[in-house]
Amino acid sequence: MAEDPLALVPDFPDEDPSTYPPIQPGGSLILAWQVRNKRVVLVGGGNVAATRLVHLLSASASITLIAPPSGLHPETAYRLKTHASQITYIPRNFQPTDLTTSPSTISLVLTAIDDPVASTEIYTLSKQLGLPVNVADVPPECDFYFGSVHRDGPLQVMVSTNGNGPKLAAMIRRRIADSLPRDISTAIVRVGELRGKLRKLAPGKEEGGEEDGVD
Ligand SMILES: C[C@@]1(CC(=O)O)c2cc3[nH]c(cc4nc(cc5[nH]c(cc(n2)[C@H]1CCC(=O)O)[C@@](C)(CC(=O)O)[C@@H]5CCC(=O)O)C(CC(=O)O)=C4CCC(=O)O)c(CCC(=O)O)c3CC(=O)O
Ligand SMILES: NC(=O)C1=CN([C@@H]2O[C@H](COP(=O)(O)OP(=O)(O)OC[C@H]3O[C@@H](n4cnc5c(N)ncnc54)[C@H](O)[C@@H]3O)[C@@H](O)[C@H]2O)C=CC1
Repeated sequence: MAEDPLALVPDFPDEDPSTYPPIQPGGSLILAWQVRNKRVVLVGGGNVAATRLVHLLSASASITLIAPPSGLHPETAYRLKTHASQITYIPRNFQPTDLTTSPSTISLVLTAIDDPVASTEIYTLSKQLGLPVNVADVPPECDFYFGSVHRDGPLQVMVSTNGNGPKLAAMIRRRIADSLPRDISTAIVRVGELRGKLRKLAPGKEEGGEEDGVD
């Protein structure tokens, strides 16, 4: 029989586990997902799609937006025109070939449509193709949730209530934003510039200390 791998894990008698962060299961893995120049398929052109576009354009994604012209929200229509180089517009309802033709080029699928049957079809197809998907309105058909985001230059703060209260998330986000110093983004930009300079001056030596230098 194979040896129990836990038997190989060393003991650390001098360590105090009560100093480690407690685990609260049931949360989300909150990440800063890099979608720059990656293809994101957004189905729907209404109000919710307009909010998704703000996030995707802010993250410099390459977007394919699929929605009939008749259903476009004014903000979505505006973004299509102002960001034509970043958004490929397909002016019709979703078709399975939108995903099946070249799934390996797609990073994410988002739906924001008022048709639950079509939503489920897109969800099922995305899962068959191994693509991460968010179906607005249907938490069980989401590999990831959106959160309420405060953006100020390089700073992004996201609040999630893990499906419990999206409006509450927006309220908490506003409170956090109000509590931040007004010039915080300038400070962050300067720290970024300093780190860049330090990297050039002492390549490979920055770990564990440059913020002390900034202090
Ligand atoms: C699970 C999740 C999945 C996801 O969308 O990724 C989800 C699900 C659902 N939302 C619903 C409704 C509304 N959502 C909003 C607003 C936001 N919703 C957002 C996220 C999320 N919404 C994810 C969980 C995030 C979390 O828990 O923290 C925000 C934070 C981010 C964003 O979407 O960009 C954004 C605020 C951004 C901001 O303002 O800062 C409003 C208010 C409005 O539009 O003004 C309403 C209408 C009023 C109301 O119902 O409260 C319904 C019921 C639909 C119905 O049946 O009517 C469901 C489905 C359900 O709960 O079952
Ligand atoms: N954050 C969230 O999760 C929230 C979700 N919602 C839900 O999200 C959904 C969308 O909301 P809104 O944008 O306000 O709706 P909307 O009615 O303004 O827009 C729906 C859009 O989907 C398009 N559409 C419908 N069927 C389509 C298909 N088969 N292929 C391509 N496009 C199609 C329409 O043409 C339109 O552009 C609704 O179900 C709503 O209840 C609403 C608020 C917040």
